Amino acid sequence: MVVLSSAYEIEKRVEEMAAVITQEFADVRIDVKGKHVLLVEAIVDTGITLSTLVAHFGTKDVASFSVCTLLDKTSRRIVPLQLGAGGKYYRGFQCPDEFVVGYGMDYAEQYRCLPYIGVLKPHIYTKN
Ligand SMILES: O=P(O)(O)OC[C@H]1O[C@H](OP(=O)(O)OP(=O)(O)O)[C@H](O)[C@@H]1O
Repeated sequence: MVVLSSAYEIEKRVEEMAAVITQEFADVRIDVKGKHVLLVEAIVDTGITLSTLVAHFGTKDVASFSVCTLLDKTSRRIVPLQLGAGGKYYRGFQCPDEFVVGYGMDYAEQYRCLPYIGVLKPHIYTKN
């Protein structure tokens, strides 16, 4: 979870995610043209990651782009969901505005393997 408190920070985060996703998918050789793509996510928070992925797959001529997320933290949304034609959104649970870890979600690469979803105590992520 990142804290973005200004339009500038949001813009930088969008640019950063676009670069990360372009890099992460650079070696993927699967041809998705004409395919129905389903992205499986742990959590949708600000929506920046998802919107960047929608833009990425939008350039690949996919038949549709859908998302299945375990958690959805709608109260933190900055970028609205726009999946495009045929895209479906499957959500497991609405998530309160807490720093959640476990089930694949981490804080500084810790807690990712917890077999449950926990709420991190604020003193863990505010300490410096
Ligand atoms: O809606 P957003 O604010 O963009 O956040 C959602 C992203 O955050 C989490 O990944 P994270 O960046 O924590 O990294 P990870 O993939 O290493 O868990 C999650 O898996 C999503 O990809």
